[in-house]
Amino acid sequence: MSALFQPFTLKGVTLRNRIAVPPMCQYSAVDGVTNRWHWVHYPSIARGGAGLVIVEATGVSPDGRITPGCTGLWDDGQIEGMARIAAEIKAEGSVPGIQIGHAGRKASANRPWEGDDHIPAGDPNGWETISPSPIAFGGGLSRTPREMTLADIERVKADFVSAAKRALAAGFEWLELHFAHGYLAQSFFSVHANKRTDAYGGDWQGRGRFLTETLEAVRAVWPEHLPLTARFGVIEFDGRDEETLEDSIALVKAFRERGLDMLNVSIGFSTIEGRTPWAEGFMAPYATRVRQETGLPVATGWCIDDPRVADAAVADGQLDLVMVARAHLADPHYPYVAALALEEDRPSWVLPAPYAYWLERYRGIGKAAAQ
Ligand SMILES: Cc1cc2c(cc1C)N(C[C@H](O)[C@H](O)[C@H](O)COP(=O)(O)O)c1[nH]c(=O)[nH]c(=O)c1N2
Ligand SMILES: NC(=O)C1=CN(Cc2ccccc2)CCC1
Repeated sequence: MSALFQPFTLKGVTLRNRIAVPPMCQYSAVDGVTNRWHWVHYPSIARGGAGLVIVEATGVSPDGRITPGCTGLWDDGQIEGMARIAAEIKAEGSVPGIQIGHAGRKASANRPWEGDDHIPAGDPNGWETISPSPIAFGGGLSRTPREMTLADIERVKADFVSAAKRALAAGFEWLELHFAHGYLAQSFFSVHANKRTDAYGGDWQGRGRFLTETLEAVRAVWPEHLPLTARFGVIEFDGRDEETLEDSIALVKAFRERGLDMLNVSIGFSTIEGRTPWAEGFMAPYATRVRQETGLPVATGWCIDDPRVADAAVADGQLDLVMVARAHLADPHYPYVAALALEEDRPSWVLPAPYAYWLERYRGIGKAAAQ
């Protein structure tokens, strides 16, 4: 059996394989409430065989959404729709995960295919954005956010805790804090976005304080036997990578001391000046370094579609889980395709019996007849 199809146990949860579907915004909710789009999307992907399916970035507050179409867990009324998703993912054999976050200065934006830019100030569809400092991201996200007060910081931390409780009530078994991609938590850690001179700014400890305090508060309400993870941008590709990596790894050690179970290693995306070196599996070496220096299990993704590349990353001890995102939009049965490519034993049975039987019994029968 290939490394990619080995089960993975973290705390009290076991994944059927090392393929994880990371969160992917669907921009299809209304007032943060899920609907038929999500109720078809998520079970369909889980049916494809991934070990873990993580539901998209879900706002801990209305102003924490990226767009008006993003999901939320700021209100008990949002639990029912999410509970349906968690139950359906589980029924299909995947572990149901969810990511919760606050979009910070990247919030109040149009959907990517509707501009991917800030909703104009004064437009009733948008809202005021907040961030550690009054510094705009730039480009299409050029609105200057309001600098957060200490009261704002306390409110948002409390919102993370409330959203975590709702995620648990909805039946999710894996929680990921969104600490990446230039959103609020990443902005606190970023020297580009955080110029505060109080306890939430300055050195890596100060810039990391919102993240460590939020993690600590969520850990207190998230059951010990269920994985509590974070997706965190450890590098910005802004010309000061080694300095950033050292600060990031120091902060990840602080996360570990506060009960983080695994790190989903990602990119900061907190400065428009960043130059991401796009390439197949380009983030895997950074994840391996985090794994080696912190002892935490790690996941990462970013352009890992080829099953052989994914398998090698796990087999070589670089990653514990491989995050495969867009490939699952192209083909929700990606794990079946990977099982074929890796010549797994009876690969069809990565899929449920109604599909697997026929794919196995009559595979290639048309071509065989042609020869
Ligand atoms: C449509 C869509 C939506 C999202 C994403 C991506 C895409 C394509 N990504 C990033 C995603 O999880 C993944 O890291 C990247 O797509 C890179 O992986 P692939 O190269 O696509 O496998 C993303 N990441 C995250 O942490 N939370 C999210 O909600 C989203 N939303
Ligand atoms: N909510 C998130 O964390 C998102 C991350 N994305 C990063 C990304 C950049 C480039 C290519 C794919 C994804 C885009 C969509 C939303």
